[in-house]
Amino acid sequence: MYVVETHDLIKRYGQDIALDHVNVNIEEGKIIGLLGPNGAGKSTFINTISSIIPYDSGHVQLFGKDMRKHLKALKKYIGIVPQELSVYYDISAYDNVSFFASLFGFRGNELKEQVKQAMMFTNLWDRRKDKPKKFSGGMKRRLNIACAIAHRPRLIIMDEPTVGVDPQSRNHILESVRYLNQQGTTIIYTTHYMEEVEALCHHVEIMDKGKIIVGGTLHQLKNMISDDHTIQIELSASNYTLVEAIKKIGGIKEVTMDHHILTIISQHKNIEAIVATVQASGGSIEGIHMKQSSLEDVFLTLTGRTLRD
Ligand SMILES: Nc1ncnc2c1ncn2[C@@H]1O[C@H](COP(=O)(O)OP(=O)(O)OP(=O)(O)O)[C@@H](O)[C@H]1O
Repeated sequence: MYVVETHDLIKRYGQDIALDHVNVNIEEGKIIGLLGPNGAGKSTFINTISSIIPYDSGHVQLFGKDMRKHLKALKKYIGIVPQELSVYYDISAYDNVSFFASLFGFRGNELKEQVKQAMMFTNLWDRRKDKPKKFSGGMKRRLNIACAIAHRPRLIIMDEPTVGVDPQSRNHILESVRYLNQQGTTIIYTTHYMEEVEALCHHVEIMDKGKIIVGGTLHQLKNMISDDHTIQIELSASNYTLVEAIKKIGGIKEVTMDHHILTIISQHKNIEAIVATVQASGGSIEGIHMKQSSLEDVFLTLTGRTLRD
């Protein structure tokens, strides 16, 4: 079953198109990574499918039902961990989680039990009486997650949950995502950290400029460019004329220069020709690195830009 299906979803902000005919099918039980650079439309997509913002045209089906027609019934199936922290700073962490779970109709012992489980799960039970204003960034993020999962949704949507958190909280969040998924929960996880997607996700959709540019399993996406070689050359200084010179070598697909690092995606292992071109331009090589294709390379091949542009 698909937990989310969109058909030609369009969202505009004034003249600007933030979602441009987005067609996505998300299977139940998977962790789906939504990857893209800043401004790609990731937040707009997840805010749209969770009815936080309206869309202009197209269709959204959740759990096989039209979202607009069945919104009230569908809301309890979904937990949203927004990018902006959405907790109340002047009430205890416990009362925060309890408040959000009560919105879904839980009361009495059932409510208490679910709040406890969500707080144990996010490692906040010992700090339940404290107010979030005393919490670190990572603890606030974990509280945000506890508030989103206490009603035990079947689909959890997380919008860049590891931005600005310490490594310990980050690992805890990634482990929590895996655990929730093992319990059968579908997770949509947006990020612009491809390492997180590679570590977590069964399926990836890559967005750019409001469009889904490619989707598939990690394996499928990497296979798209698996015949290509990625060569990174560290130079003593940036040299942008070199980018154009290397593009003229046969079989070269992409060349970018980021600080002193030249990244080349090539159909052949033509390292000799590349080195000769660098040397002819007077460039001084400090290191050469050949690497396996990554999601970053998939993005680069398809768009000519890096994910961090
Ligand atoms: N409320 C708004 N009003 C006008 N334009 C908006 C609004 N929200 C987003 N946009 C624009 O829509 C586009 C998509 O933005 P969105 O926040 O969905 O991207 P994103 O992929 O989530 O980016 P980030 O990784 O920075 O969070 C961007 O061009 C952005 O400037």
